[in-house]
Amino acid sequence: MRIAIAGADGRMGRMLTEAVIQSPDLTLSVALDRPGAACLGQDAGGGLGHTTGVLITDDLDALANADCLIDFTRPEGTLTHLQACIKHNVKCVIGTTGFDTEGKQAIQAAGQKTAIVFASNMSIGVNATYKLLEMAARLLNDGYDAEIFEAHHRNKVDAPSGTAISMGETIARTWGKKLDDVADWARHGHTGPRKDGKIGFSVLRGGDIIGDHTVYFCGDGERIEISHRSSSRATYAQGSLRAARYLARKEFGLFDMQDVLSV
Ligand SMILES: NC(=O)C1=CN([C@@H]2O[C@H](COP(=O)(O)OP(=O)(O)OC[C@H]3O[C@@H](n4cnc5c(N)ncnc54)[C@H](OP(=O)(O)O)[C@@H]3O)[C@@H](O)[C@H]2O)C=CC1
Ligand SMILES: O=C(O)C1=N[C@H](C(=O)O)C[C@H](O)C1
Repeated sequence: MRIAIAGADGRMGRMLTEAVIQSPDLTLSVALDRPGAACLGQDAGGGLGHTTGVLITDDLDALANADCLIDFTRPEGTLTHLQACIKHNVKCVIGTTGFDTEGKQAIQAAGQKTAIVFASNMSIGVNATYKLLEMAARLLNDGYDAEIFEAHHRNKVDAPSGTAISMGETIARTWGKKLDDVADWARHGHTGPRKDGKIGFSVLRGGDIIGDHTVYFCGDGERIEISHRSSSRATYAQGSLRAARYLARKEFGLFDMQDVLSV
């Protein structure tokens, strides 16, 4: 399978490049980055000590040489890349987070023209955690306050993380609610007492934290904590490759990692 990587010089782009190089069933055929980026024209494996012969480009028509694009960039970049995927009949794994409602609708629509896996977290552990949260939310649906805390590195630009939002959606869905109707996105000043049924979010940004998420269910006299901590971005890269292989069997449709992992 010929793999294209967008944001090739980013934190995830480099991790994905290394993972593709180490995968005998996959070939790196295209490496994209932002127009004007300093890395354009450099070998995609250069920063990793490899020579791949694939030069980083901003020419989206290079996608004609790929079967599947793996995109970890920014929402505006991903949405532009997605149109190029449709033009060249290329499948797409989207790991980018921070989309607004319109962006999510554009991805939904694109799923009718190509096959897409879109997930805010590609790691198996986080996707297993969603299942634990479903069970906890079913059991702790009365008298327990759900709070979601996430911590990430100083360079992350969106908040709360896509994973924290997905965790909130999982709990809200289990409670028969829409997250937007029950989310308390931030608190400051005289907030008054906590309202029943709300899902609160809090965010830390600092240092090189790869990604920590804890969901608290706080009751009277006890609290339950469900935590996931990432210690390597390799888990996101391996999950993304698994998603790309899953798409090899699909023509159209919008899927997530729960589909890929059949959980
Ligand atoms: N789903 C998952 O499992 C995971 C998701 N993520 C998400 O992936 C995204 C990228 O994360 P990370 O690798 O840490 O970020 P980085 O900033 O390290 O990398 C992003 C790359 O995309 C490039 N880029 C930025 N804007 C555009 C654009 N408009 N068009 C094309 N390329 C662009 C950047 O170029 P430049 O630096 O020149 O701006 C950079 O090379 C984030 O949304 C993050 O939340 C991250 C990890 C796991
Ligand atoms: O930006 C990151 O680093 C991460 N982003 C994703 C998110 O927003 O949930 C996934 C992971 O937490 C790392």
